[in-house]
Amino acid sequence: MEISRRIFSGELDQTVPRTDRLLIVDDEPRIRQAFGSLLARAGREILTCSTGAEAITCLAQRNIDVLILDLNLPDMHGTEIMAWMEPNHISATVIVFSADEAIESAILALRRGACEFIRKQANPDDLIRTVDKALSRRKLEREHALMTARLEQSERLHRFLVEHSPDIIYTLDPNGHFVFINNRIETLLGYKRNELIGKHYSTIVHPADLEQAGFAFAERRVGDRATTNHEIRLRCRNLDVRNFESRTIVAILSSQGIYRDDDEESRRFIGTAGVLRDITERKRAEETISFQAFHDLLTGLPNRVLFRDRLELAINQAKRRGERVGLMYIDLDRFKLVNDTYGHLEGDELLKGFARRVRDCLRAGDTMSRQGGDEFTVLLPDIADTDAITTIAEKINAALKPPFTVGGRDFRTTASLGIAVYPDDGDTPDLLLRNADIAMYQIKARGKNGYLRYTPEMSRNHVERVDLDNELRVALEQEQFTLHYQPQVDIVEGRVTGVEALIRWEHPERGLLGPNTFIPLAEEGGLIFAISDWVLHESCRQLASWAQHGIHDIRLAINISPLEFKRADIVERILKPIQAYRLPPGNIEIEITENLLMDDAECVIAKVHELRKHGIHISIDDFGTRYSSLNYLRRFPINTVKIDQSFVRDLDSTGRSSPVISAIVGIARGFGLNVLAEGVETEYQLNALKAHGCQVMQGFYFSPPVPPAELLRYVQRRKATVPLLD
Ligand SMILES: Nc1nc2c(ncn2[C@@H]2O[C@H](COP(=O)(O)O[C@H]3[C@@H](O)[C@H](n4cnc5c(=O)[nH]c(N)nc54)O[C@@H]3COP(=O)(O)O)[C@@H](O)[C@H]2O)c(=O)[nH]1
Repeated sequence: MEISRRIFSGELDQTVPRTDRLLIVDDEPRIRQAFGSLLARAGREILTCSTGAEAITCLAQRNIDVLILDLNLPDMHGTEIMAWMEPNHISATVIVFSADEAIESAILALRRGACEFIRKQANPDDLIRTVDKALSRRKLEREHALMTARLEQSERLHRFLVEHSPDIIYTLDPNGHFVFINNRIETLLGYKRNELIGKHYSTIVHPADLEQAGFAFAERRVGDRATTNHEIRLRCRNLDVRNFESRTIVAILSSQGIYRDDDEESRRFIGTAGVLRDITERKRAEETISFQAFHDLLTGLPNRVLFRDRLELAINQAKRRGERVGLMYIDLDRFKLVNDTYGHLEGDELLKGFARRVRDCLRAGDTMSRQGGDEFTVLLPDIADTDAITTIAEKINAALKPPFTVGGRDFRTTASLGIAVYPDDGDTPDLLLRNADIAMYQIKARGKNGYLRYTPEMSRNHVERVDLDNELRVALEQEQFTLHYQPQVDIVEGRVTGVEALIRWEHPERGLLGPNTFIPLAEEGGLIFAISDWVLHESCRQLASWAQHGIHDIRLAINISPLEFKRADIVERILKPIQAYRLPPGNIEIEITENLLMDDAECVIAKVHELRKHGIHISIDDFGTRYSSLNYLRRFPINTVKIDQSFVRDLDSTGRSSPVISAIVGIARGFGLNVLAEGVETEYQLNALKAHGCQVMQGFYFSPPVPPAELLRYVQRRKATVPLLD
């Protein structure tokens, strides 16, 4: 610290004008006064003493330049003062001014260190000249000492700067061997500097950069003509093959030639001086920034910018070589559900796992990218034929079969893949991406989980779907939805025991639209949640209004999409309108599909129990069409199973006896559940169902779904009629 303080303080640069100080030591007051006046000048201070003791005190305390000394003092001999001066480091120039004529005295004085011996009898000018000479010699000595000190300081400063430089600073001889190298080599590359002195510069250069280093290290030009900033890689000392890359330092090198003298003609090249700056961190930061600009940070996959670039390249190459390029647009089915149910961290985990599995299905030259959200694209350059691309699509679907672990639980998911091929389905990146996307939407619309190759017909459908999606949003805002109600009739009692609320869309141009034309799209676009809230609210309002007309004993069945049933807030959302209209919860029946129970039973089971705890009924729609498993009937507190229309229709062809219906009724009885047959259109079906032991029915035979006022009339008419028995 002290060294660096002194180096940087610039103490020696401060040259303060100095006063020359003279001391006249003589016991005669006359001499002191006369010569004091004679020697006085501007910039001089004249001090006087009469005794040796006084002189010693003054010399010790004041910085005297010239001492004019009488030898015969009252208390001591002048030579004693001189003898005292040397060990006490008093450097004043001594001029002996004595009346003593003896040559011995002069010799003794000069031996003791006096620079002149002047007799008092001599011309006073002699003393004046001698003093002037002594002072100018001292001045010269002082200046020389200052110059030397400054040079030393400058040398120390430069050494300090070189040794403490964050860069490697070196010089090479004309053959490229290190002559000087600063300490930084040790901390940066691990070499002791002595082991490199005399070694060729190639010792520290990455083998792959030797050629480039040759230009940089062997630079002979100077000043502006010397090239600077070569980027090269340097090798660390403890290099082994395995961690070669990680032990490589990237440096910027600037160097120039050194010449013995400046004369252009006789210049003799004596070596090179250069600086190596470690830019490893900067390079790493640059690499990170460039990686981030072209990659998706979550999955590490190329992003849409890089993907587009590669797609463009692949198309251009395929154009030249007459090849085909495959493109897949992949969307993770049910991803929104994971995000809504488990949270975003779990959603991220699923995306990462999904990306890993798909990537593992691809070859080295293929590119998978994340376009955003749960959408991915795959580029398959140079595919032999379209079969090759469908093989990969099947491979991807198969790879997704084992469950993913999401939030510590197993989660099964599938993907929808849209395929487009260059040049058949488009010859530009935009067109191919758009068409693969359209194909992906088509597979989604068909129930997800699978792949489809693009066809021009899909584009027409797609435009219609986009229009419909926009119109749906408007429909919700402008309340274009309405509910129709279909009665559920107890054929023994002959009365309406329930109604099913079925949504309709009063489309301003296309007329009354059934749910199958818009519910799947609403599910896909997320609008289903708002639509369901409207259905729940409106149907409960209607039930409350019928109660005011004296109809208290019918149960309202409401369809809930499987998608939204898995949302965390579904129970609250169902309860809200029931409580708002003060309806008995037992008068509400929520219809869920059999599929839902199978799909994610653990997640749904708690909600079904909660609804049941509040007294709400649960029925299973389309019972028997999917995986009728007795096991889930045991775990779910279900009230009613609805026999699917397809089994009822089959009664016409199979005759009055249907083994499926018998089985369903048997199962329901075994579990103490109600049975309702839907899609009853004929009396024949009614009687056949009755023969199977089915008592409650719904279908066009009784009434199609109708507006509320008509339903009210139907219920009142049924009340007045006899039981429906053959
Ligand atoms: N999430 C919601 N889904 C809803 C809602 N409203 C309806 N839906 C779902 O749409 C499906 C089709 O409904 P819809 O076109 O209204 O068809 C219903 C009846 O009209 C039809 N039906 C009734 N009886 C007969 C018959 O004798 N023959 C025949 N060919 N069709 C008949 O069946 C549909 C009712 O079926 P189900 O729901 O299984 O009882 C509908 O299945 C709902 O899933 C809604 O608000 N939200």
